[in-house]
Parts: sequence; C-alpha cells; structure tokens
Amino acid sequence: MAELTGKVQTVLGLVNPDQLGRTMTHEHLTMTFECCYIPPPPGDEAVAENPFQMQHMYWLRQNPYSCRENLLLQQETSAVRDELLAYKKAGGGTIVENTTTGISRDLPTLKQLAKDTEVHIIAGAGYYVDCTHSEATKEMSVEKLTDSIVSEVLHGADGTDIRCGMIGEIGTGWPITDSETKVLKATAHAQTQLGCPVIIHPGRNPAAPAEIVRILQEAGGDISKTVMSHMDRTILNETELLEFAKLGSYLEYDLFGTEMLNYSFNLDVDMPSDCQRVKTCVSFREGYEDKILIAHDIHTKNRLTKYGGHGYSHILKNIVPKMLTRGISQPQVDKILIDNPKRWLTFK
Ligand SMILES: CCC(=O)NCCS(=O)(=O)O
Repeated sequence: MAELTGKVQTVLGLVNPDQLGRTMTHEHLTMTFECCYIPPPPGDEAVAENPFQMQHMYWLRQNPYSCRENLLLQQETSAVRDELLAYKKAGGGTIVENTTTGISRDLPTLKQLAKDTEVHIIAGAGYYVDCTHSEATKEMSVEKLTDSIVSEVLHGADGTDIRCGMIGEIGTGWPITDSETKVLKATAHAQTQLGCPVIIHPGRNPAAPAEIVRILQEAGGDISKTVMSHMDRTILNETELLEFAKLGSYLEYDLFGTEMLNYSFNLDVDMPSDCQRVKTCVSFREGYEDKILIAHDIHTKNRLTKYGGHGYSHILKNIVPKMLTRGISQPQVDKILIDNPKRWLTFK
C-alpha cells in the first residue's frame, strides 16, 4: 500500500518511524480478560471475593486470574492515563496496544489517551483466541476474515475511522482450533496485501510457535515481520528456543514484571523471574539481537502502580539498568527498545 509504505500507523494517523522512540511492543491499556477467568484454588474462594483493596493485593499477585474484578482493565482509564504520563517522563515514546476483537478493544479510548499523553499508540487488528470468537466469526471464510482485517487497517475498526497499525495479538490456543487456523491464514493473506507488522499470541505449549510459523508461512506470511509473543512462558528449554529462533520471527519477552510461583494457565510451567528474563536477553545478544523485543503485557488491574504493581515504566526504570549491569551494552538496549520495534512496525 503506497500510502503506508515506510510509515508507522498510530491511532492518531501516520508517523515517521524515527518519531517512535523507546517502544513497548506488547501492552494493553483497556481490555477485558473475563474469557480467561480461573476459579480460585480450593480453600481460597472467600479470599477471592475480598474487596479490591491494597491489603488483598498480595493474593492477586499469585492468583491474578481468579478474581473477576482484576480482569476488568477497562475500568482504569484514569490510572492508565497517569501511568502513560509517567512512562513518557521515564523516556518512553510508544506503546503497541495488543487488544483485538474478543477482549473489548476500545479505539476511541486509545485515541483519547494518545491525545492526552502524547504517547504514540498503535492499535491491533484481528481476533483473539477461539473461546472469544463469536458464532459469526467462526462461520466466516478465510477470504471474509482477510477482508475484515484489511479493512481495520485501511479504513478503521469497530465502526470508527480509527485505523489499526498492525495485526494482533492474534490469539491461538493449543491445539490450534479450526477457527484459529482460519484467522492465522487470513492474517498471512492480509499481511501480504498490506506489508504490515503481525504479532501472535501462541498457545501454552513449546510446539505452538513453530506450528504457527508453519501455518503462516504456508499461507504466504512474512515471518521476518512477525512477532512471537510470550516466549517467557512458552519455550523454556534452551535448545528448543535456539531451534525456534532459526525460523526468523521476532522473539518477544513480554511478561517483564510478572513473577509468580504457580502459573495457573499451565502448572507445568515455571514462570521465569525478571533476572532470568534478563539472562535470556544476555544469551541472545549476539546472533539474535536484531530479533529481541520486550514489554510487560499488562492486562490485569493488579499490575498497575495504583494497586502496587510494577506499571508500564518498569522496564525503563528497573530492567534497563539491570541489563546494563549484566553485559548488555547501551547500543544493544537501544536496539531492543528502539531499532527493533521501529523496523517491525514500519509498513513495507
Ligand atoms: C490478552 C492478554 C494476554 O493474552 N496475555 C497473555 C497472558 S499469558 O498467556 O502469557 O499468561
């Protein structure tokens, strides 16, 4: 698309890629996550019903998905606005907002937040995981899904003229369902037409990312312009990780700030700590330094600073200084936070 080539599309319009600055490539500013509610562990039912107050946040840190109120990030626009102002003050320039159809994307609110804070916000086109697909979505052909995704980028989404600047996060579970496979194929077809960035939410199985790449590739997708999210909880074995890295997608460590003992979506996974995430970035700094992206993927209320969480500035304020003490140079940090996001987000 000639008008888009060489540009980045924010909710306020096209910008020159050099304007983005430091970029978090996977965040949510307003969304609902009720689709992924998990009943509390036996014996904790009453605790889960506690008022949503600071003295109960210790429990939410370990059980974020077992309290319905915690899943309603869309109720916190004012706190998110304050956080974005703090993010800007900390040196942040851009947020890629990954909320897609199924988890309450709210483009007018994103546009207002971008105006109020002067943080560039890039919205995502497409569909989240199968359980959020409506019956109408499930019945759509790959061609119809492609048209809908293309239209969200070229004309605007959700009945507005606010345009998405990338496709994703496209949700998949494990095993990948028929409806998710159709959406992946449509994503690849739309990417072929638009030359746009794509970002994927893989299912929680180490085999999921490679299977997704295979489906995208067979449908003509450009893997070099595709981000595989949530690597932190998906491929933990080093040999398997290096094998996957060879396929050529961006590798996104986007759960910075999430430290929990039991990962309730997959109890077999030991969620890494931030120190372990930094170590992984260190091990990737030669060879794959052009492929690493990082973010917090804030999607529940308890991760906001208002509730004692780490907030959207955690990487800039705490992780970058840690990286510098562990052998990642300032130019390498700049690659991860500025150059790699810019390259990924620029339309071909
Ligand atoms: C919509 C937010 C989201 O999907 N976050 C991913 C959470 S996890 O699967 O990595 O736990």
